[in-house]
Amino acid sequence: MNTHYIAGQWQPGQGESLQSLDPVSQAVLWQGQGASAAQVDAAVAAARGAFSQWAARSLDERIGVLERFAACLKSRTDELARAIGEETGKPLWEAATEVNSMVGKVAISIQSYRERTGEKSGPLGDATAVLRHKPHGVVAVFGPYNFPGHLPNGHIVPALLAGNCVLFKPSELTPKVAELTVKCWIEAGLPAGVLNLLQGGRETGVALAGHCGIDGLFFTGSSRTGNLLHAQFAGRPDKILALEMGGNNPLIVDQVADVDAAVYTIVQSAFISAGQRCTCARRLLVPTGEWGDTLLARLVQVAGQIRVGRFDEQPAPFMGSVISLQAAAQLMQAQAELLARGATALLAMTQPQADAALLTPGILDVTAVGERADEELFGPLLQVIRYDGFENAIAEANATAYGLAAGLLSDSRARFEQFWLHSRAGIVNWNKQLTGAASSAPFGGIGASGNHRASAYYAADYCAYPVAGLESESLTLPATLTPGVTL
Ligand SMILES: NC(=O)c1ccc[n+]([C@@H]2O[C@H](COP(=O)([O-])OP(=O)(O)OC[C@H]3O[C@@H](n4cnc5c(N)ncnc54)[C@H](O)[C@@H]3O)[C@@H](O)[C@H]2O)c1
Ligand SMILES: O=CCC[C@H](NC(=O)CCC(=O)O)C(=O)O
Repeated sequence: MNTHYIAGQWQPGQGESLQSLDPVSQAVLWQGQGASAAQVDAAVAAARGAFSQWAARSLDERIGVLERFAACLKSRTDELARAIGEETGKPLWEAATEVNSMVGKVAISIQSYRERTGEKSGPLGDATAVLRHKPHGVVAVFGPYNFPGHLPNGHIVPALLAGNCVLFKPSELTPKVAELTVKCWIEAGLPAGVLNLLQGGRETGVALAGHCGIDGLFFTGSSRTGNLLHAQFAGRPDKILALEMGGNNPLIVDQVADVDAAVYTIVQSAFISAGQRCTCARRLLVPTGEWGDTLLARLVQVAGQIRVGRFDEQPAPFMGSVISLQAAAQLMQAQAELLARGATALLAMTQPQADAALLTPGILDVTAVGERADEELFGPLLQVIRYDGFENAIAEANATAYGLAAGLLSDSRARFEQFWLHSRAGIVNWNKQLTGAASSAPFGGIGASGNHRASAYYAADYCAYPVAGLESESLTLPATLTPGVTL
């Protein structure tokens, strides 16, 4: 199978065998072999060879390719959405929104490139001060499985726009979506070598991240892998590393007037994408007392009725499956461990069929669990912590090494201002779901969630470096010479 795109040619892999499976039916959707170290070398060489010509093209020419790519994605929305649904398990309606985000990324990246890394000039003394930006060169992009189209696209589009060449290594769990995306780039007329696709898992990732021929790596994935990459890049200030990682995101609920609005917002925060978004609420902080009890009773009732099903089922489910049987088993195990350590199941997460990765939403009260682990459980399992007093809720929200998203549901502006002042996260929302961040804003976290290189609207910043210059058409002597110098 020709599964890698290197130097403008499709070719079979020479590394380990790979398969992607429908997480519900277990049908094989894609199979092939990962890229070997020699294929990684070849792809890096192709990208290096293509770089100077691609970077020398005018911005308008590069924009032309990007716009044709967006048009291709749009024309193939149904095919792409189906592939996303099949490989990830997410419902078709949601997969279609992912394709829309991919299309929208092009216009947003162009706007952001112009605003944040375009050209500026103005008089400075008898010269002109000029600010321009240059691409880094050859960059690797590593994608996660949960948004196999949109999130790698969020690195690839601005990287190519800035004039970089790209080595794209998608998640080994979603190779088919990556292949379809690259076919759109080819249809858009991207020159050979500018974008290379290297399928593969950890081995391919390790070979690419450690390759001396790359100038940078843009990563979206788990904090575990991101930390490994950060250690690998230590002592290499010459290489740019952008890390978009996970979160253990808190959502505080204050005593609000509209309980159903709160419940709906919690459901959208915790259970969309079967809890497989980096921005999902993992910890729900609820006041002790009768009002909190009422909110939780309603939440359990609503979450218990959420439709869960195969990506193409009709009527459409709200939640599809998690990515794999292995992920489902790990989540079930995590729930069992929390229960064994003193958690109470308000709504037990279940796996109705052992041979399908469909899980129903789970809500555990973990208030009684001592020394709660600060970890991201990437699935539909929400942990409730009861609090006394708003200051304690804020302290509990901040009791994490992560810092991606944090939210407050409250009718009080004063409380939101207090929360905003003390919260430690890259996204801080008030009365809005934690998920569904806009591409027109910067997107990134602090602490274990990222390395201060926000993506989305700020991706332009890590795709190019600034070059400041003083320029003058003629070389002239200054009116006054420095003391001690005679001519
Ligand atoms: N902050 C964000 O923007 C954001 C967005 C989406 C997902 N995420 C996070 O991503 C995670 C889910 O994605 P995932 O499970 O695919 O992540 P992952 O870390 O397992 O994999 C991400 C990529 O890294 C590669 N990889 C894995 N181990 C590697 C190694 N040792 N060396 C080099 N490459 C390696 C994988 O093959 C994949 O391409 C969650 O933690 C989620 O929170 C973060
Ligand atoms: O899974 C992680 C985040 C998904 C999504 N965030 C974005 O799409 C950010 C915007 C962008 O990258 O363009 C979310 O918040 O739901």
